[in-house]
Amino acid sequence: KKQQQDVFEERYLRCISILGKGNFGSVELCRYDPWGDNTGDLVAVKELQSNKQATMADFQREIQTISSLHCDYIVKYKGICYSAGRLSTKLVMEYLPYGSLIGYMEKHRQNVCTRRLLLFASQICKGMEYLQSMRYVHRDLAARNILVASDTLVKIADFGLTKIIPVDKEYYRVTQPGESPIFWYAPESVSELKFSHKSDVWSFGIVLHELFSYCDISRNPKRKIGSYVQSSSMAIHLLNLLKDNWRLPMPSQCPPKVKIKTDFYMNVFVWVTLTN
Ligand SMILES: CC(C)(Nc1nc(-c2c[nH]c3ncc(Cl)cc23)ncc1F)C(=O)NCC(F)(F)F
Repeated sequence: KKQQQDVFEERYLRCISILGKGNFGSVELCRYDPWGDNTGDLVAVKELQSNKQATMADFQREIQTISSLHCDYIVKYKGICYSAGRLSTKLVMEYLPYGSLIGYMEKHRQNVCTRRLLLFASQICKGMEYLQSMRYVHRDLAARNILVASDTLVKIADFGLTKIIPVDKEYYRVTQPGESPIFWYAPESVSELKFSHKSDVWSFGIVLHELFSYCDISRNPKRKIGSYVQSSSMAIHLLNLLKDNWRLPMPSQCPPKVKIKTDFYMNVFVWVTLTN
């Protein structure tokens, strides 16, 4: 049953702007203003884009997932809005004013020091540790899906692809390849569409690379690995690179004391280090 405060009435939801397009929906910045005097809260409202391949069932699962997560490093669920007219449900979340990590880095790159990068990395780590404790696999951990709440707080968002690992299994195998780029995928996810807590750790390693490249688009994994290979054979190309032990080069601005290893065991080491 939905607790009362979970339900937002559409007539009080005032759209202000479009924030962006996620895995299969669009997200708007709205003000929930029941008093009609602009004193209401700003909220981020996600709506299923009906034309996309994802179904209402996927969206319901995303709502189920995010409403079950209570962690300082995960974007907060606020409730749902049944939009009578369009027979669709909208997901209402807290609005983080600083936007996505990519945009934040582009704007504030000059005054983000190593300490702050490590603070952000440790917060993402703690959010992922919490997610793992709930047996969730995010499956799309990337800087584009990290939001900035303040100059000293980031949160994991976009649970559109998140799955629960069944109790008797170590991993989740998806049936058809998703839309998210494979450059954040672990080898077993690229070759067998297998996702697990370990594949999330691999993606975390890629996020560390993005963080210490200040999310610099020119050093973006996609640009690094596959800018010259057409997308159809991209997976094979990437797999061969990884099999030959190729890894993303250490970002040039990365200080030597924060040597990032993108091979799996170092990821776990970094994961463990940052979380203790
Ligand atoms: C699709 C959407 C809107 N994209 C963006 N959100 C926000 C954005 C800015 N502030 C926000 N506060 C809450 C939420 Cl859910 C999103 C935003 N800003 C820029 C975006 F491209 C999004 O959800 N991206 C995944 C996320 F980044 F959130 F992980």
